[in-house]
Amino acid sequence: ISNAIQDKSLLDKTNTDETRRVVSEKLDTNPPKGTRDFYPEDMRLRNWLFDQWRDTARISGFVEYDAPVLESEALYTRKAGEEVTQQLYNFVDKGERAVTLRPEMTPSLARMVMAKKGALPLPFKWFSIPQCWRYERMTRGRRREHFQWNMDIWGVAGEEAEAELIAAMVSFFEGVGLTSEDVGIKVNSRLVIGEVLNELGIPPEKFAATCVLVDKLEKVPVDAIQGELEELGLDRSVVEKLLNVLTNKSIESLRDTLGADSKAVLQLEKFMSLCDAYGIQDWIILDASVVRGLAYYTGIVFEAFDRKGQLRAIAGGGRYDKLLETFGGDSIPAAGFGFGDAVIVELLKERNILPSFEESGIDTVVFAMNEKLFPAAIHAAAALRKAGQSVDLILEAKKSKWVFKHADRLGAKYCLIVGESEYENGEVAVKDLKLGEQVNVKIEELGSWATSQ
Ligand SMILES: CC(=O)Nc1cnc2ccccc2c1
Repeated sequence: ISNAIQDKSLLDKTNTDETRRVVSEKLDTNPPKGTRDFYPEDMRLRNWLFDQWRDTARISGFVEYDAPVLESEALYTRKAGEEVTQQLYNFVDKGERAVTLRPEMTPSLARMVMAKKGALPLPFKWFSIPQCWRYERMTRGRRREHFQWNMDIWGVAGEEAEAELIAAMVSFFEGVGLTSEDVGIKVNSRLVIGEVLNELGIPPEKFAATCVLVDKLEKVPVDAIQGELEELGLDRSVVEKLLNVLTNKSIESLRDTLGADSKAVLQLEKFMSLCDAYGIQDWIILDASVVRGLAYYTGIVFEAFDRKGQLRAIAGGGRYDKLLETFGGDSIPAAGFGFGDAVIVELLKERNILPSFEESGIDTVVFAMNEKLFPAAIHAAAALRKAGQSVDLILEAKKSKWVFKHADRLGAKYCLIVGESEYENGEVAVKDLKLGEQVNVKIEELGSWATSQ
């Protein structure tokens, strides 16, 4: 438009009410910045991943729920400086409501539980695969959306919940061909930080923001967030003491640091013994430096990582017993994890165990050698479809050369040809595209032929 207006000549030419018609500039066919299109092959990969997640959830006794991608901004106004709440994909809607695309699922789950005010039988194990959003300004080409498998157990106060969640995550990894040599799960408890801060006389209300800062410290040098530390009233000596405790990489060294009767140590010992019972101890690594970046975690926290250390965290989670209180409700013990759709695919590709999704899944391509035979092709396709086959019926007159190339592109197993002479004998020709053999099948026997494949 701007060019047209600058280029007066164009304006003169169209100086009629057409001026209001948008000068049709070339449409930008890219999806919105930071988002992805899923073409059929991409969609087959995504559906495969979601099926793995759903199968794992089902066998672990979790049931599926969902919530709107759009939520009130009020659900995420935590003041702990988390990245996920500072990058809200938020806006004011036409009803003047401050809303946002959800950056995570847990607050929606908490809202749904609160809405039922105790009418929900506890405990429950729920899962969902929501698309979550963020708005990064200087987006370094990073995505603004991802799908994140969420698994949560509400109503169980003991570490049995965290062990069950991690066992479910392990069975997903095993299901896609990953072993404890490929992936580890670092486990810690925020009670460690809690005990250190308490000993140093730091008030409990600074706990959440301190955890978020410590999580950032894992990624950036202290100086980068010196300001935020001072704002929180954490002087250098406190930070040094804290970081020193977080260097513990075993339950033994943590016990030496905090004492054998430390609640954090007892909690982690109980958790580790539960993991032994599941037989997943080879996957577990105790690492006191793991705090995770969400403000609402209160106890055990964990994150899955690739042992080669080439990728960002695969998944993360923990206990969040106080979340409902932050919404003004009565607290219910809860624990869960989030598992994004990006890093796991990178890892499976790198390990060369991501299945191929080139084939369309079409079983048979059906085509008529000429227009007169098309109704017969319709009947043949209908018989195969009734028997449950995935059938691509060629809808226009095509040369057989084109049809075989098309069938090959689809990765179809068979090509069914309705030809003049065979049809006179009440038969059709079926070509096995993998083996190359061709047989004639009686039209009325197509159903049983299909079910015998
Ligand atoms: C690797 C990746 O896609 N991460 C990602 C992408 N989009 C998000 C959107 C919201 C919250 C976290 C997100 C994380």
